[in-house]
Amino acid sequence: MRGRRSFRESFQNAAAGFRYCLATQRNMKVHLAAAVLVLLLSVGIGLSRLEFALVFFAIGLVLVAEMLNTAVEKTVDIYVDTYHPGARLAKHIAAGAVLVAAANAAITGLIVFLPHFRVLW
Ligand SMILES: Nc1ncnc2c1ncn2[C@@H]1O[C@H](COP(=O)(O)OP(=O)(O)OP(=O)(O)O)[C@@H](O)[C@H]1O
Repeated sequence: MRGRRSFRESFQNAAAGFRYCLATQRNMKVHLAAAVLVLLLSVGIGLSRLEFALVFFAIGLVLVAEMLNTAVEKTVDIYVDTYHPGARLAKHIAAGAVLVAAANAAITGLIVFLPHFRVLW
């Protein structure tokens, strides 16, 4: 019973973290809006299961990177309230992770979607 309650609490905490990122991070809203559009397009053009999985994975990676970036920013801000080159570097590295994930999503999107649109040209 206790184990079940703690799992529920863990899930609620995780959901609260997701909602916090969505409510406070402009980039998270942009990523999620783009994700919804891409998923609608994926359904619309009838991607295969494997293509859909690739798209879904790329989207998930971007959202996870954005959330970890936010966690790094929050953690740094707890310990550093003045200018510090290490704090700057930590935040830049975390933001770089989002950039890598977004570039991966863009390239995955090109690889998956281009062949479907080529028939229209
Ligand atoms: N304590 C600090 N010391 C030095 N530079 C800092 C510090 N805090 C923030 N910075 C610099 O300011 C930038 C923005 O930091 P901030 O915490 O406002 O993130 P943000 O604007 O929310 O980032 P993002 O656009 O990724 O959401 C960092 O990338 C870093 O260059």
